[in-house]
Amino acid sequence: MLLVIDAGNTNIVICLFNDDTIIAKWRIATLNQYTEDEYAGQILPLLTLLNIDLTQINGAIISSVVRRTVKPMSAFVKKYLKLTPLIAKDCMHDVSLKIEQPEELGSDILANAIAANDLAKENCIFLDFGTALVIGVITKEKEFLGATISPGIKTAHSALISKADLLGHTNISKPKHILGTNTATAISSGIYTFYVCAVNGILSMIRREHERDFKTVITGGFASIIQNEIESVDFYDPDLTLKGLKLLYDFNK
Ligand SMILES: Nc1ncnc2c1ncn2[C@@H]1O[C@H](COP(=O)(O)OP(=O)(O)O)[C@@H](O)[C@H]1O
Ligand SMILES: CC(C)(COP(=O)(O)O)[C@@H](O)C(=O)NCCC(=O)O
Ligand SMILES: [K+]
Repeated sequence: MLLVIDAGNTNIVICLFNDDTIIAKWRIATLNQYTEDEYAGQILPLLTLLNIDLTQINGAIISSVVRRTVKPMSAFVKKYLKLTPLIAKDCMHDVSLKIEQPEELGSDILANAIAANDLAKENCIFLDFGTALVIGVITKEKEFLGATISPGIKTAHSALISKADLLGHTNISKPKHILGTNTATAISSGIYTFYVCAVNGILSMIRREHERDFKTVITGGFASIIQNEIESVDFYDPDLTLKGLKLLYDFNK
C-alpha cells in the first residue's frame, strides 16, 4: 500500500492507495508546528481504526505547500512506518514546465496537472478550489503552460468579514435570488456569484487567448458547491491531487 500525504494551507489530506484504488482518506487541519510524534498521535489512530497493518505500507509520498510541515511529516513516516518518503517537490516528472521559475511551482499544482492530463487525455484546464483558487493549463503533450492563483472562496469571505465591522459569518451556497434581502444572504450571494462569474470568465479568457478547446477538470474542498454553475465541467474528481501524487510516485519508484 502507498501512503500519500497532501498538505494544503487549510487541510492535510492523508490517504492510502491499494494499487490504484484509494481505500482510506482522512483530513486533518493544517495547524501549528507539529512534531513527528504529534503527527503520529493524529495519524496512527486513524490507521488503527481501519485495522491497517502498518507493515503493509511499503511506500510514501509527501506533497506540501506549507513549508513547516515537510520535515516533521517526513520524520513521522521514517520513524513510525520505517520508510523514506518521496518528497513531491524533489521528484522527477515528464511534464514540460513552460514557466519562468519551475522551482516555485507548488507540488499540489504539479500533481493536479499530471492527474488532469491522465484523466482528460486532451488539452486540459484544471481548477482547484482550496485556500487558493488555482486554475492551470496542461496540454495533451504534457506542457504546463501556467496558472492563475486567486483567493479561494473561504479566503475571500474571511478577508471581507475581517475588514467590515458589520458583517459576520455566513454559509456560502447557491443563492435562491441574486439580490440578498439581508446581510447574510447578500454576502452569500455576493461571494458565490462573484466566483461563478470569475471562474466562467477566466475559462473563456484562457480559451480565447489560446485559441483552442480544453477539457475541464475540477477539484478541491469547495468544488462541490460550485461545480454545477461552471460552464462545461468534464470531470469532477475530489481526489485529483492524490491521484497525481500516486502517478508521480510511480514515475519515481
Ligand atoms: N470533503 C469535504 N466536504 C466539504 N467541504 C470540504 C471538504 N474538504 C474540504 N472542505 C472545505 O474546503 C476547504 C478547503 O479545501 P481544501 O481543498 O482542502 O484546501 P487546501 O488544499 O488549501 O488545504 C476547507 O475549509 C473545508 O471547509
Ligand atoms: C497556490 C497555492 C497557495 C495553493 O495552495 P492550496 O490552496 O492548495 O492550499 C500553492 O500551490 C502554492 O503555495 N504554490 C506556490 C506558488 C506557485 O505554485 O506558483
Ligand atoms: K490543495
